Amino acid sequence: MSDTYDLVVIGAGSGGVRAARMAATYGAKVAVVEEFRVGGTCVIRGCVPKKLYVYASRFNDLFDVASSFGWQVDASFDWPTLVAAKEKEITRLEHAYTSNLEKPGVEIIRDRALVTGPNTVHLVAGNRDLIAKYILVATGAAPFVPPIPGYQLGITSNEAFDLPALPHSILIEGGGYIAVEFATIFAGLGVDTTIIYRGDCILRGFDEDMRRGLEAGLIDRGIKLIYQTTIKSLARHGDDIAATFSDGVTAPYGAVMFATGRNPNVRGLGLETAGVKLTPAGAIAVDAYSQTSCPSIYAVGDVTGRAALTPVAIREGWYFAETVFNNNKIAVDHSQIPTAVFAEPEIGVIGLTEAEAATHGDVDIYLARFRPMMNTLSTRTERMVLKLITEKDGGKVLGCHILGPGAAEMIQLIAIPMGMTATKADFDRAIALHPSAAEELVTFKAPTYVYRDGQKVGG
Ligand SMILES: Cc1cc2nc3c(=O)[nH]c(=O)nc-3n(C[C@H](O)[C@H](O)[C@H](O)COP(=O)(O)OP(=O)(O)OC[C@H]3O[C@@H](n4cnc5c(N)ncnc54)[C@H](O)[C@@H]3O)c2cc1C
Ligand SMILES: NC(=O)c1ccc[n+]([C@@H]2O[C@H](COP(=O)([O-])OP(=O)(O)OC[C@H]3O[C@@H](n4cnc5c(N)ncnc54)[C@H](O)[C@@H]3O)[C@@H](O)[C@H]2O)c1
Repeated sequence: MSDTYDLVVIGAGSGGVRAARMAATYGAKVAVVEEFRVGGTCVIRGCVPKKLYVYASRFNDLFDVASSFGWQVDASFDWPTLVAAKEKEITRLEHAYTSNLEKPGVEIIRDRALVTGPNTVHLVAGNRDLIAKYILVATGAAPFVPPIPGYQLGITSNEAFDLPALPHSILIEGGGYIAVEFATIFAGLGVDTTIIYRGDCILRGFDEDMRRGLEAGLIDRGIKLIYQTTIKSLARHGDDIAATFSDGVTAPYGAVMFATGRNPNVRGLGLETAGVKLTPAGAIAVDAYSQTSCPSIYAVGDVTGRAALTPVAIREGWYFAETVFNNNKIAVDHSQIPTAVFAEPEIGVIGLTEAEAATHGDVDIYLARFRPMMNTLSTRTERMVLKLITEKDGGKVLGCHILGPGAAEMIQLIAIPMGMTATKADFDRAIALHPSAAEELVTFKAPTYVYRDGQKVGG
């Protein structure tokens, strides 16, 4: 086969696969180069195995309330069974992604790729060059680990899925998505779990009611939270790892996990040979059409540092193919992205937080807190939280924040009316579905409190 292509994609993850497939569908000759496994982070060691493990961990909560419904459950958990079942499922998905690429004629090259010029890509193991009219960099991101003494003793989300055995205890550093999701997973599976975070509350940037609500939920599930502290060093301590904190305390843990963010995969990629510029944060700088400072090179997904979410990478890959190979110049709208934190309790959000909305003029806040019906027969006191933020007097819906069972599924559907600039009156027109948690969103009568001229009134 000739080594000249219309498009060479580097990285067969969420963004790269969609772009390659769409470009090939539009008649382009396409190769995708992947150094690890087809499917990328989301399929192999991100969203998919994470959600499967979240499901596994949630049985604990179900067992907790089971007796209130008359069930007696004598349960035990086997980690190797879960790991093997996960591996089977992601291998199935990997094959599905591979055949979805092959069907429209995309050539899959298993190798590490380097950019060597505006139209050339070098294959490291194969030691040959590909010539491409266009190059798409879709190399994703990799875990950042603070370079502290003994950091090699820690793991990241990459290793967490395939630990040979569950540790008796785990210390997780970070306060973002990965830290709280994995804390939920490990705690739910019976591991003594501690989060250590340098800030004063998990999930910086999320709405305060979501942050505090999840914080309470984590504590309720026995997760310990150490705030305003970092890990200074790690050392071996028998079979355990001793972590020394910034306050001087040292404690042993069965495992230590860094969930301290992810860096775009740009290092050693040869981008400078083609004059591709980076942002100050080290991501590839792109315009609204994902074009870099080198006109023949585009970039999508996590490597561009826009929103590190699979559906966003997929949309960027798709619109790149539309723009370059289907004569349909189209830019992704990043302004209203629904997102979920698959912790326990779960969070789903879209649009402005209350703090952001309060600086945007006069807004009304509708807030409901109640015990999820599933818990009402038990002694569990945990509250579900639903918050709707609208322009004043029944105007446009600006934000929706949900904490509790089904939050992610609800927010996906709320994204539809919000994308159509729905108002509170539009929500009110919907007939409630009873009994459900979501019915709260269409039955709010008066605002719980409002902001006028930036000041909170009532509540
Ligand atoms: C633990 C975890 C959980 C997550 N959960 C969610 C979630 O629930 N929902 C959600 O929306 N997002 C989630 N994400 C984020 C999501 O996985 C990413 O946003 C998404 O995978 C980004 O896609 P991408 O195409 O940019 O990169 P990736 O999917 O990372 O793909 C990049 C690919 O490029 C390959 N590659 C890199 N360099 C080279 C090279 N030089 N040569 C050849 N190949 C190369 C890599 O091996 C990789 O396969 C999660 C991430 C993690 C880590
Ligand atoms: N459910 C989902 O959709 C989902 C799940 C997982 C990941 N993701 C995506 O992946 C991205 C990366 O996730 P993440 O949790 O790794 O990153 P994050 O940016 O959400 O959180 C990183 C955390 O590490 C802390 N931190 C950073 N540097 C540190 C240091 N030197 N010392 C101590 N703490 C430090 C930060 O304060 C922050 O709390 C997310 O932003 C998200 O876009 C999404």
